Amino acid sequence: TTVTVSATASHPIPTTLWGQMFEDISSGDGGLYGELLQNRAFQQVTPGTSAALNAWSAVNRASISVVADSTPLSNALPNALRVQIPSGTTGQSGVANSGFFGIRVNSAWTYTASFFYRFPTASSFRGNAQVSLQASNGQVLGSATVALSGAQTSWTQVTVKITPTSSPSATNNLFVVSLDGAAASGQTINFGLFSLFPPTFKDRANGMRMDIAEALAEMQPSFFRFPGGNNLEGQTTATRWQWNNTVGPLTSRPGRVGDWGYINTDGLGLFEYLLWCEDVGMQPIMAVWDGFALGGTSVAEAAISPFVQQAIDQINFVIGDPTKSAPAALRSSLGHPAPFTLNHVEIGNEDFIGNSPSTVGYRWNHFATTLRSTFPQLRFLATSDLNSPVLSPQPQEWDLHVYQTPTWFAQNSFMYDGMARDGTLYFEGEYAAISTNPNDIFGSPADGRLTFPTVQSSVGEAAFMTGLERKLLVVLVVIICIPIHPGHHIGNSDIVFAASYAPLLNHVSNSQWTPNLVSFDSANVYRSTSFYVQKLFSLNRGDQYIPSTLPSQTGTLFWSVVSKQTNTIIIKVVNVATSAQTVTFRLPFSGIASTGTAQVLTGAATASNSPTTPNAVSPVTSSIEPASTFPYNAPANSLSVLTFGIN
Ligand SMILES: O=S(=O)(O)O[C@H]1C[C@H](O)[C@@H](O)[C@@H]1CO
Repeated sequence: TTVTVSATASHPIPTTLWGQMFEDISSGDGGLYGELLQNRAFQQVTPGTSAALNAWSAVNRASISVVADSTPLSNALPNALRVQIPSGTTGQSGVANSGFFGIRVNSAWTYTASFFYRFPTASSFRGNAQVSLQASNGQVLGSATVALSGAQTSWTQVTVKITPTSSPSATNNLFVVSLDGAAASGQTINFGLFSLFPPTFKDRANGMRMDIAEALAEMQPSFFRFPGGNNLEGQTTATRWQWNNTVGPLTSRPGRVGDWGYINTDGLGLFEYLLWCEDVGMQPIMAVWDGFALGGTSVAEAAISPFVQQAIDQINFVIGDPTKSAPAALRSSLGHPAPFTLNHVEIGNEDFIGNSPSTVGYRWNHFATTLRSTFPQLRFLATSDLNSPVLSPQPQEWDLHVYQTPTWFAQNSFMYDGMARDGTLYFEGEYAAISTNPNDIFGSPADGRLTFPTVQSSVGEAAFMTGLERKLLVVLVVIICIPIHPGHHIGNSDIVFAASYAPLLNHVSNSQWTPNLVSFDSANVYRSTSFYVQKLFSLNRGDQYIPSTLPSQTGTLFWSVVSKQTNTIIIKVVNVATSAQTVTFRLPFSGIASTGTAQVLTGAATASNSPTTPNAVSPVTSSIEPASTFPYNAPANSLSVLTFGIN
């Protein structure tokens, strides 16, 4: 194959092209969000049930149960853990939490532990509670003590620091709050809102788990779509994600039954998401709920305006003027008086599921009409099937999703070339090769579903991604007839302004969906082969697109050429075949450097990075010798990123 490369760039690469899609799908609580205790505040549980005690257990004959406290810690947190220390016990007695399928204990860290307590009946008890991290055999790995008083009948919070004395490799450790059984014999104490935090990314209070945060930041994403995805929607209107329930003190956050089969604490809330975006240098692509819940209910047209108002308030929390808007004033009071960066707001999620198409017409109309007139500087994304039904007002942007086979991705890198050029911009908001079985994409592993990305799935995605980069070319000629929308860099001359693999992240011990870009357990992070594809594209995105001979749509070799600060050329070459192929580039540039680098991701088609083989496949860097006629031998099943200087 010979590829003739143009001497001049055709236009800029959108700066937002590569980023991340996030929702809590075994990825927020117990994952990116730093809290190490599961069911820390007994949110959304039924007192007196065993489910209410999820992740909690009694230590040394204590009697424990979740109660609806007659004096609730707060309106949002009405439940308490009642602990009765039995009479006649010796040794430490109390409660233990097993974390999210384990707790990592690291002696290099200082943990911050806290809880609220009160004595429902005043007592003369005065004594210490021991707050500790323990191995499963009871060995104390780290501990601190805090004085409790039986005179404390109203809620009070105590906080301690714990620096473990060892770092066991085992993670089936416990967080324990206990009292001396003899001294506390017969005492009854109510506890609420426990918390155990390790050090966090950028040392943020209520922040992110460092190793996961660092892995995500390593991809240098330009945007972060949140809070979903399905988890935005709720199974019912009442359980939808509501911004105002996720901000302010943790005692003001009731949590909610999420859409992935477990309770969300909402400790990772709107303010934490926005600070996270700033800390990583991403702009939000923020969703607002649009009147459809996944259980199939739609808000009636006549009842929709309060939900539109809630979306207005959510957006004002992000960008409003604190002197004019209460939500903006709330943002300011939390420590961020300046508005956050926000350009794109998504209205709903997958408004093509079930019966949502039957009501998306009026729902979109009310949300888009009101939000566009309230926030003319923002662009709003539709999430229904493209122009089916036809929406009014016409969407400025669409979020399209595709889950398919590796072969589908390799054969559809021209998907956007066929899109109508009418000024509409596209966000490929969710894409991933998830199954090798075209007849059962969403099936089980026995039917071809991937548990982790494989070299084959990742290279198929890479082929598709060269199309997302390349597609720029076809739109250039029509760019002049597109109304230039104020405040948007339509000069990027791009109809795909953003793309993100989904899902981003999952706990391997509690998956709701596979494969995922990054997996983790309580002590490790696993970077998949698709993570490396995303990272290679994101870190080598260039700033100008350079046209070249188009690949064959159904071939097995794909490429894209970009330049960076005019003096560097980056060629991405994808070979989806199971044998090596040579592609010869005819390079018209002057002053081609005699050496350059190749970063190559390749391996056996079915190879994966996983807990058992965490580093099976990762990019290998070697040198290349570019020239005006430059043959490159692309390995089987590979993505190669070739970089060299020109002048
Ligand atoms: O069941 S699906 O609709 O396929 O779920 C998908 C689509 C949805 O937006 C996202 O939350 C989820 C996994 O990424």
